[in-house]
Amino acid sequence: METKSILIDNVTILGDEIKKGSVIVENDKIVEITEKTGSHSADEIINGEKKVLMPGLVNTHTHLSMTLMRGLADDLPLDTWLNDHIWPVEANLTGDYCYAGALLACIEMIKSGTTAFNDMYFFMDDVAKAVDNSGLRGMLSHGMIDLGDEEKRKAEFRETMRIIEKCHDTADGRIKVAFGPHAPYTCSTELLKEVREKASKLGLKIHIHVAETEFEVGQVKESYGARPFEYLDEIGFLADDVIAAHAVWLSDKEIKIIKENNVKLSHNPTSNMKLASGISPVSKLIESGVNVSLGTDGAASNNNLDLFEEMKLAALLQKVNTGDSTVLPAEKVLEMATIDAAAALGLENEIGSIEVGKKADLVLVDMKTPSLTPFRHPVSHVVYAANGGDVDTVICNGEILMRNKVLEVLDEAEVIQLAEGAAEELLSKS
Ligand SMILES: N[C@@H](CCSC[C@H]1O[C@@H](n2cnc3c(=O)[nH]cnc32)[C@H](O)[C@@H]1O)C(=O)O
Ligand SMILES: [Zn+2]
Repeated sequence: METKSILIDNVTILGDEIKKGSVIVENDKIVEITEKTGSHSADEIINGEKKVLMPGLVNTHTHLSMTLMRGLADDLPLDTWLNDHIWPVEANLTGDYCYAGALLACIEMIKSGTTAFNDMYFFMDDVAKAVDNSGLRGMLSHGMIDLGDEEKRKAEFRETMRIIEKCHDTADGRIKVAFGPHAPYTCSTELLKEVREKASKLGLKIHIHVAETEFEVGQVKESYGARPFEYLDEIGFLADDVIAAHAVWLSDKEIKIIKENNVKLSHNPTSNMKLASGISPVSKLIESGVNVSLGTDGAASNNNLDLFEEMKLAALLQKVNTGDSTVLPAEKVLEMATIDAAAALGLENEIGSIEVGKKADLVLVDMKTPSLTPFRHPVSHVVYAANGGDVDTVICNGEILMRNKVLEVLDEAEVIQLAEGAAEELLSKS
């Protein structure tokens, strides 16, 4: 195979220590990190002057195609939002709509520096097509809901198995498939137990919403006589392959259960604030040794997919919640959005940091802009001063997806037009 190389020259590299140097990429991997600059030839040379090179951000909870429902129903609590607004529209979704929404989400993520994500939704083979075309890396799951109905349960497993067979480990390994039981209040115990069994057998991850609202805690207590994580523990569902989104309402006993089972949590501060779901005890969880990463949730409850915003809000929310401005410092928040998120997806040896041998999932942030001047403390700037719009260049799996703020993979105007059309048609049916 012919080798393709990229030299990112004379750049400020974010890692355990921050250093100035150059990074050399061959095919899909980082092959060299050197303090020398300008000394290497390559097929592509990216001038990194006045730029910061950071690992691509990793979003551990998304519903990509929900971009079509952005701005559709704001300022509502979760149950009304889902039951009266989102689910009626979702009843009219098709694979083509999901493809259009996912493609829009992909260009939004590229433009804001996200290179990998964990998605749960409908028509996931169409979502996979969008992800493949975009060049991004994703873990995809068909969201399963049975509400105790056996026929629905069987249909959800058939669809999940179809997606696994069709999409797992495709797109040069960029696409993986996971199980996606929606939540303890929408899935029966039978469904959850069968997911556990199949996931263990196939070695696939599980992506689920847990303990998002106080209402959910009440519902689960009433049905099963235990809090959500207690119940999931009792039925043998929890293990280190579970990525639980939200985890807002937790007792001390549940924090212990999460830690003991090495469950990975995806904290979604914007969605939790917007739906007034509550505040996850993130700093306490991290102190207890729990892996907490960041997610945006869908664009209908955020309303964007910008992980830079999510990093800042995660930090600020913990500070105001604990009355302690020293909790969740910038360095930790950046880890949550990179290496901790990579570990949640089981990809800590492949992505999440800039190291020789890892995949080249890299983002350059332009620091030559008023809001990032003076160029002083790169980690602080990335977390507290930057937003997704400051991202200049994005590389995923060694492919340049965006250069100098211009997409190289997809036609931005075309994707926007496709998504506008799909959103309009979908809404006209609902
Ligand atoms: N097969 C399922 C689809 C579930 S996809 C995942 C679901 O999660 C929903 N969703 C999005 N954000 C949230 C959230 O914050 N909490 C709970 N559900 C959400 C989303 O609208 C979608 O219906 C069915 O037949 O309904
Ligand atoms: Zn969600």
